[in-house]
Amino acid sequence: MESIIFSSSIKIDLRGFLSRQKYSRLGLIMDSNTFRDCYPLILDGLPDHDYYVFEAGEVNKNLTTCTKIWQWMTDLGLDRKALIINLGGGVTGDMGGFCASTYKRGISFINVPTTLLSQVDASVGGKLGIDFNGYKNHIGVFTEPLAVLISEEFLKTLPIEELRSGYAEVIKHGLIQHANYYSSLLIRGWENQDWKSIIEKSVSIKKEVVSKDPKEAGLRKILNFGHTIGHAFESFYLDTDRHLLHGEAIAIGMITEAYLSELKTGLSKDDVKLISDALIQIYGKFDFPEKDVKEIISLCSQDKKNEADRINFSLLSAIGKCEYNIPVALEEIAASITFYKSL
Ligand SMILES: NC(=O)c1ccc[n+]([C@@H]2O[C@H](COP(=O)([O-])OP(=O)(O)OC[C@H]3O[C@@H](n4cnc5c(N)ncnc54)[C@H](O)[C@@H]3O)[C@@H](O)[C@H]2O)c1
Ligand SMILES: O=C(O)C(=O)C[C@@H](O)[C@H](O)[C@H](O)COP(=O)(O)O
Ligand SMILES: [Zn+2]
Repeated sequence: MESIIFSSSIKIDLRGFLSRQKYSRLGLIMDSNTFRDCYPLILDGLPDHDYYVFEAGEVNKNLTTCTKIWQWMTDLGLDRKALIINLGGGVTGDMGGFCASTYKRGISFINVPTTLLSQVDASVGGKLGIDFNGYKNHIGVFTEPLAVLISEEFLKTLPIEELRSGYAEVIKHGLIQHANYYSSLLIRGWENQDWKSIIEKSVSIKKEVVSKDPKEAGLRKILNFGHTIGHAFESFYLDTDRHLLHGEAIAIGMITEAYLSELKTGLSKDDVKLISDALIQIYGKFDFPEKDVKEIISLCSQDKKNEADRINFSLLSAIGKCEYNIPVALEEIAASITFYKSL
């Protein structure tokens, strides 16, 4: 697996890491916000490098941006010994890593995640890719970065709603694997967390799961709890004025999939209520018209966990325990969305 470095001084640790690497040229990929807020934190003492900046946002995690990144790599004449640094959130890591790992059949890259979401989840485990024709992460590969350097320093400029979005993946880690972690999160309240220990704990949960099943043949599917319906909401509203951040969509996914967990894997009614109350308290209730529901449900048919015409979910049997490959019918998905609307 990739090496993960928890840094208390990103400038020093990144410089130290790079001094131990052999590469022909160094290229940075950033979005417009991380160029403004994060690049200055590492610039001083960074060896000679080129950079590419794309417009921030999930709407740009697509083939058009990849084409521009590949063109930039080509124009620079990057060879196969070049090294890429992805400086940004999950969008930069997923897309920058995908471009690096496909350019000339793959050049090395490291991730320097700058959002809570990418520090606790997206930068670890080698899932890379882009959205395609309205489907989330539809085109991609599994390739691990050379290393991930995680520093809390970046969180100072992160907007609060982005911090809250990342927190949804933290809650997911507790719900699928660690009941005690989940309860400890509830006790402190989301804004009062000790982010350093949260990041370390969540990374250790994700790393442990991924190390047992790097390419999602089975167990890794538990990391997808909340994502079958969550991704459908995220995709459906992507380019609209109702657009949801990834974690906000996953919060909706975790509520609807907690409902399905009662139906399919025996999660208690009390736990469904505990989970949905907690998530609504943090994320509020997302309002959407009934007429959208059919199309949202149909997006689940392209989920990567599906087999033939079976829509497979990862569902909880208890808080801290998750099962995978649970087929769910379209009417049951509809009922889970009705449940969400009734809250
Ligand atoms: N590969 C994986 O395992 C995995 C896991 C979870 C999520 N994801 C993907 O990650 C993406 C979501 O990641 P995200 O929430 O980090 O989104 P993001 O990369 O779009 O970052 C969120 C926003 O914060 C800005 N930003 C980033 N760091 C900042 C900083 N330090 N200061 C100020 N602004 C900053 C960005 O410019 C952007 O506007 C989704 O595409 C999701 O599908 C991938
Ligand atoms: O690492 C994983 O595995 C995950 O499922 C983590 C998710 O939080 C993440 O959003 C991932 O990108 C979803 O993957 P996908 O295969 O459903 O696109
Ligand atoms: Zn996710």
